[in-house]
Amino acid sequence: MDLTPQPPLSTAVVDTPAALEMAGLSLRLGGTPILRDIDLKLAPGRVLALLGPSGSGKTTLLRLVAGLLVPDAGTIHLAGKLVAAAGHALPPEARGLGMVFQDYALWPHMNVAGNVGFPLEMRRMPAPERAKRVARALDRVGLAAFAERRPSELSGGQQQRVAIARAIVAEPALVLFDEPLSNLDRELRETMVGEIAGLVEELGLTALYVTHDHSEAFSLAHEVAVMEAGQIAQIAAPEDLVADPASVSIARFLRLGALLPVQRGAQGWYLRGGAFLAPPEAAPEKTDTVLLPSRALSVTEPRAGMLTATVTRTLFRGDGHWATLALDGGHDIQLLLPHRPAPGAVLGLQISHGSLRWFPSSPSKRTSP
Ligand SMILES: Nc1ncnc2c1ncn2[C@@H]1O[C@H](COP(=O)(O)OP(=O)(O)OP(=O)(O)O)[C@@H](O)[C@H]1O
Repeated sequence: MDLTPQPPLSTAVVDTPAALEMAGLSLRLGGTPILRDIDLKLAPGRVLALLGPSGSGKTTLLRLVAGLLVPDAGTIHLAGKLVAAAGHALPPEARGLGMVFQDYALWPHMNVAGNVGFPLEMRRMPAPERAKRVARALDRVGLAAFAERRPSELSGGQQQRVAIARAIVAEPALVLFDEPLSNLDRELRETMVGEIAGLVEELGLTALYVTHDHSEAFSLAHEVAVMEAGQIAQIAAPEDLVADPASVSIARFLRLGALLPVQRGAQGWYLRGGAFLAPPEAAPEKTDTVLLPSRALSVTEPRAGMLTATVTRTLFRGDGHWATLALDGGHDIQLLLPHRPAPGAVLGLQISHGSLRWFPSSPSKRTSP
């Protein structure tokens, strides 16, 4: 593919003041469709996470926004300015974006001020103005006292703040984060998510944040776009995604609970070959799968006609006992319990019907009762 910078496109202003807007964006690479018909809008001051399994197209979409790839169809506007259309694209340096990469990508031989000032040096900004801007950016991320240090003399969290200072030093309208935490161990990642979330909020950044980790996306973003096979499967606020996943595959990817086959019977809806779940009006006729989130279940003494489960395994996790339970009909679910249940014990499960989510057989979109 030809990635050489194209001549600038028109600077037509569109009606909406979105920081980023994509419409009908599609891309093929090596003859294979990679992204299909992406529509997306991001308002100033908001953070949107692109979340999806490996290979779903998140990084490719980010590269289109950055100007490193050129779309085959569709458009990208940044702050109302057309920056890419079929076969044409403004080069990255003309887009006014900030970027934070995996592993921070700091230059070890430069001190902190040199790293942060580098994008301004590339723009040939005179040294006195550059020094002023670098000082301001370092001050904003709380590293004013560290300007002379080398990256190797900083903690992981401080290095990340240097990377963010570098991304914001030119005061971009949009900052792109490309899986900045994916190579860190779990504990450090959890600390860093909090750091980034705090900084993004304090600095009032508008950001597009790529990750395959749903807890990272939920902690950082106002909205999450779930990507599946080159398309956006659902865009919603984190709370709404968890409460109302649009499909079985999204519920599975987000690990929202047990997905179990159901069938209609005499009194309403039953687990296939098993217990009663809900009255007939709980779900439409063509439903064949239910999402049973753990928040929908409470453990009680087993009674006749109730959903019951047998404890097969427990693991102590510090905050409780993570129990694997075999439901009637042979399906497994996992629940966090405050007390350790005896292996083989039979528990009654009370269901809060309002927390169940129902899905039709095909297509796999969620149905409303
Ligand atoms: N230059 C290329 N030529 C052909 N196919 C490519 C090229 N770059 C990426 N792909 C394919 O495009 C698809 C999307 O890749 P992309 O890196 O955007 O996914 P991702 O969601 O970011 O995955 P990950 O989380 O693993 O980084 C993958 O199937 C990948 O193999």
